[in-house]
Amino acid sequence: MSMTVLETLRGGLVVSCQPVDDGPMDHPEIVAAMAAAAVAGGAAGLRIEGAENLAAVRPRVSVPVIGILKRDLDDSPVRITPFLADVQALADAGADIIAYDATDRPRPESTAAILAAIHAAGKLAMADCSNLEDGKRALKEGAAILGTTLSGYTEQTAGRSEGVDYDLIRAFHDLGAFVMAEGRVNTPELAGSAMAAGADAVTVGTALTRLEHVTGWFHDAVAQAVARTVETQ
Ligand SMILES: CC(=O)N[C@H](C=O)[C@@H](O)[C@H](O)[C@H](O)COP(=O)(O)O
Repeated sequence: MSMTVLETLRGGLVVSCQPVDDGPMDHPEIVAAMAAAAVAGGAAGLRIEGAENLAAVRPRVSVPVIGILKRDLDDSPVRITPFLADVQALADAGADIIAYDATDRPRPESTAAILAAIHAAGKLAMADCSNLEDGKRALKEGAAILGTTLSGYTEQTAGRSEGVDYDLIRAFHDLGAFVMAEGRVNTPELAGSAMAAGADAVTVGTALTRLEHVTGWFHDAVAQAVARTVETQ
């Protein structure tokens, strides 16, 4: 079963359907429509945040779904699936894989406990990592997938907040892990380069499902072109 899920994802695109929080697209039925559209476009898998969104997506698609639950905690920087109850909620809502923050930062539950809960629920674990040490630890603890998800998003890796972290993709590949390239894969070319660097699959979120951000990119390009035209006049 677990092999089947990984083999289904291998060589494929995963679409993360996470609309901007509290924005006009942030409704389970819209997330489910995004998910179905992503599958129609060729997505081999989906990444969905929140049990309610996951429950809306699950009956619409048959591809593997990576579930996460994001929280803003007062006493920890960890956001992705920090609690054992989160794991259970995602499992109940139909996740095939559960992703969790695999960084070594203060947290309410240890990564080992989160992994044990994921496995007890009969699901595969995806470690959202920020660096090589996170990945090594996660593999030892039994994670099935190493993601570059958090590179550039921790204090320690803040210097890597631009572009795709190809070095981390290569390093994870060299560990012999199933590698998910994730984070700032904003164009088809970057997705191809991530695969060439050794990823087994690529997750794209913002560039496909955060309309406000993508609109902002085009808006800024247009505004800059206008400013240049004015300058040369
Ligand atoms: C750092 C963090 O919390 N990342 C989140 C994890 O689920 C999402 O906000 C990202 O959209 C996702 O990882 C996909 O990446 P991108 O949107 O760059 O394609």
